[in-house]
Amino acid sequence: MTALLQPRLTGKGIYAITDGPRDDLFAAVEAALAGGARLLQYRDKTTDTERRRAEADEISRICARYEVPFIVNDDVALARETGGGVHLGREDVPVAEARAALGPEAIVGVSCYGSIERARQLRAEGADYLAFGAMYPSSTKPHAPVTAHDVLTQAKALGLPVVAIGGITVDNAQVLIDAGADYLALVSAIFAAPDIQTATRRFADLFDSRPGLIR
Ligand SMILES: Cc1ncc(COP(=O)(O)OP(=O)(O)O)c(N)n1
Ligand SMILES: Cc1nc(C(=O)O)sc1CCOP(=O)(O)O
Repeated sequence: MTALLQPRLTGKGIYAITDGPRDDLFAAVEAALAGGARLLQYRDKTTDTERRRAEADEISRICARYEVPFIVNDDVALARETGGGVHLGREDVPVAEARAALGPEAIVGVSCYGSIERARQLRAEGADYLAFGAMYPSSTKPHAPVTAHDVLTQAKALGLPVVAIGGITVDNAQVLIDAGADYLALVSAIFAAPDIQTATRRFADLFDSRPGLIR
């Protein structure tokens, strides 16, 4: 088990999410972090336990160097082994079970799809952030139903960080920030880009460089 101190969930910005095996996985993660990603999720739906454990362990160390929270998709046991937080969807264990395994300091994030009711319920169960999507049709997850942007605005009232996911590009992202997204969760727009660091930086700049806007 990796005993690394996890940074807290603070601020706004880019939530980079990996998408399965690739030869240059660690370099890709490092590039996203160098480009300014503020959260990193290891998402690998394969069943290769040994490879997943080794990858998650190394990525958790890279994240620690950048002082960026490390999150594992779905797999609470792997999150525990690698000192990470976890992201839970409707097929995964309840928040309370993840919390019991990972402790009070761990980040436990949840998928709310397009449902404010689900968000309210999961907040009551102890979730640390609320993710909504798909905001646009997603090539990474083609069957994810598209949800209205105003769910982001409604979710602000729940008082937890709001994450937008699904089909986000640099051309359609600003409207999501304006609607209330604290984090933009990105897979293909950064990890399929020819220059991951530059692609991530372009998104990060959307949060950092709006002249005259007080946040
Ligand atoms: C930040 C974030 N939001 C949503 C998801 C999707 O989670 P889920 O619905 O559990 O689907 P899979 O990722 O398991 O296919 C996510 N992973 N991260
Ligand atoms: C993993 C995931 N979950 C979604 C949801 O709507 O819950 S959309 C999605 C894929 C996001 O990838 P991209 O940025 O390439 O569209």
